Amino acid sequence: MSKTYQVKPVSGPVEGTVRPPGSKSITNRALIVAALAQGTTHLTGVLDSQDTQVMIESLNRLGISVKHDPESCSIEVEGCAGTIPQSSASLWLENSGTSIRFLTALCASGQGEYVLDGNARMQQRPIQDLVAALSRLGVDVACENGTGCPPVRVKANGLPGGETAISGSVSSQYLSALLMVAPAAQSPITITILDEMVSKPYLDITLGVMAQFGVTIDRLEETVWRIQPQTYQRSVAYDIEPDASAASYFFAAAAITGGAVTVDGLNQDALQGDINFIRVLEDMGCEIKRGRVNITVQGKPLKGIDVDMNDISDTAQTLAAVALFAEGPTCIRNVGHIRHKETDRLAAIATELKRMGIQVEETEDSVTIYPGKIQPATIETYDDHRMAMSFALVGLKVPGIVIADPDCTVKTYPHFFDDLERLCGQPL
Ligand SMILES: O=C(O)C1=C[C@@H](OP(=O)(O)O)[C@@H](O)[C@H](O)C1
Ligand SMILES: C=C(OP(=O)(O)O)C(=O)O
Repeated sequence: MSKTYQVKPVSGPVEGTVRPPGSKSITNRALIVAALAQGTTHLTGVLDSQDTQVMIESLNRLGISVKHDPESCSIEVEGCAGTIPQSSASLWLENSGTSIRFLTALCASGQGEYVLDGNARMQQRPIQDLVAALSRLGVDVACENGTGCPPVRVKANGLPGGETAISGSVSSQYLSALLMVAPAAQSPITITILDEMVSKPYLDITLGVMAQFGVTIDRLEETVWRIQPQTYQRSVAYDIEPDASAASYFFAAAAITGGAVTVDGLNQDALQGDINFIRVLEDMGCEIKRGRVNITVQGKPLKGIDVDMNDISDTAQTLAAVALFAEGPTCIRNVGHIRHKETDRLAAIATELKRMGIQVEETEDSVTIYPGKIQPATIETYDDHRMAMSFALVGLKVPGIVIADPDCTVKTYPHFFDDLERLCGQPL
């Protein structure tokens, strides 16, 4: 694709059906857990994108056989029953938060020395709370530059059990990482959660995937969890549901254009919390049809809302785009943690909306958007796939919206613009 992408406005409401690729969060968890399991696991419906490719490449470097067939969206993993064959490895995780956090914990269960690193932005994304939690268990692990961010060096001698504590105020991925690897420890691990956890629904994904491989945890108290040493059992066939965060763009296309879009393969009982983006659209006025194996959003006149997006913050940018077409302001609140993602997403939302002539109020953990006349603009995407995918939606209604660096969608959705064009029935 060229260096920019000019979005072509649609001539009428967007109507159609789409099936987004597999969930990033479930694919990367299933890979970790299948690697720790005993026996061969066959995963289907997997996501093929940069975030899953760096995970696969890293597991192979650790000596775990992961065979990926992108054609059939399937992966076969030869589990190593809680061991890591390689005693040294350098892992490169680009800007995949799930990969570097989950693999740091996995490496802590090995025997040897491992270094995990990523691109310039990854070297600014915090991982110290996970490092601290592993250190409390006796693991020799540190952020090499003393910044609390990657690169991380792990000198592992098996994961000791014991008591630890973890903060979840920056990212839920630290606790997810610890939970998934805890069954491979030498004795039980008790984890105390120190504070209010952000992005809580992702923990349900973690527990759901662990349960699929036969492992459950004991919740001693709301904030004290215990995991017994045990071996995950292979999942002979595990089918991964489509990505609910990716689905938000298509639901939003219906909302913005007054159309009707069906997303196949997801329903209200999806494992991913981001499915609840449809509730936000419902509160704004859209009509939702909840099917057994699909969901349809029917666009209606939209009204602005005030909404706590902490649980579903990967859809905050999608809502920022939808908000422009609502009657009255929209406040997206309690999302301070999105400043630590692919870019500072609150700053990016505010800057790019202002570039289109929109009035915006930004605080430490919220953004309020006042709909107004939208000016043509070239939207900077800051190497953030979600800036590209969400702001492109504005161009479905407004002429002159250009997306800079559209290829940044490779992180989670390499074919996003093809799927959007197909849905809109035209090359945009
Ligand atoms: O565990 C996961 O799969 C994820 C958790 C969330 O991150 P935080 O917990 O850092 O908010 C989310 O933003 C990310 O895209 C995926
Ligand atoms: C924040 C995201 O990803 P990660 O933290 O896994 O890099 C995302 O996909 O929006």
